[in-house]
Amino acid sequence: MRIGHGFDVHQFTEGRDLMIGGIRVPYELGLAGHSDADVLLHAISDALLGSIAEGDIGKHFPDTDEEYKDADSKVLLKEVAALVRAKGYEISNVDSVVIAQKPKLAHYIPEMCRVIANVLDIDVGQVNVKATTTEKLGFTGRGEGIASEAICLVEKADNKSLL
Ligand SMILES: Nc1ccn([C@@H]2O[C@H](COP(=O)(O)O)[C@@H](O)[C@H]2O)c(=O)n1
Ligand SMILES: C[C@@]1(CO)OP(=O)(O)OP(=O)(O)OC[C@H]1O
Repeated sequence: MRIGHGFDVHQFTEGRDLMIGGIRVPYELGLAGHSDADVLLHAISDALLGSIAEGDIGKHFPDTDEEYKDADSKVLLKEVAALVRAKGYEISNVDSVVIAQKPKLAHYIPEMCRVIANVLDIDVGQVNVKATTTEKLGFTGRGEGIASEAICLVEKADNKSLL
């Protein structure tokens, strides 16, 4: 069994959809980035890559590559899950938190979990997403951007039956 951790931050910007957890969250601002800037999917991607010692999403999907301009982060996450499986691991569970003063995310979290589980091809019960403010402290608290952290466990596919 191996563990992985991911962390990501994106700054708010005008004129973009706010994509979090693979869904569009209605809000007056979006997040800036080379891709669709889905801060939660990036943190989960980094956690999974960390669990198999494969660096981070910047290594696999460079922000200097036009191929990833406005990329759908669900596609990137799917590629990461395929890499985990190619290395002989199955995803046991993913836990995560989105750190945002606004917008309120609780209503959207069940759909985010469904989308993430679908992209990773695991059961929705293996995915958890949480949200927190920072009580108006720091860059998230001032509404300058959104941060996200994720953690995951993966296990060797051929060990699964022993657990
Ligand atoms: N962007 C957010 C932040 C938080 N929530 C929900 O509110 C609860 C309380 O947040 P605190 O920061 O005061 O602990 C939290 O547990 C989330 O359920 C949210 O929906 N969207
Ligand atoms: C995902 C990538 C790839 O387009 O671009 P961004 O959307 O800027 O996101 P970041 O979290 O900086 O991660 C790495 C990038 O390579």
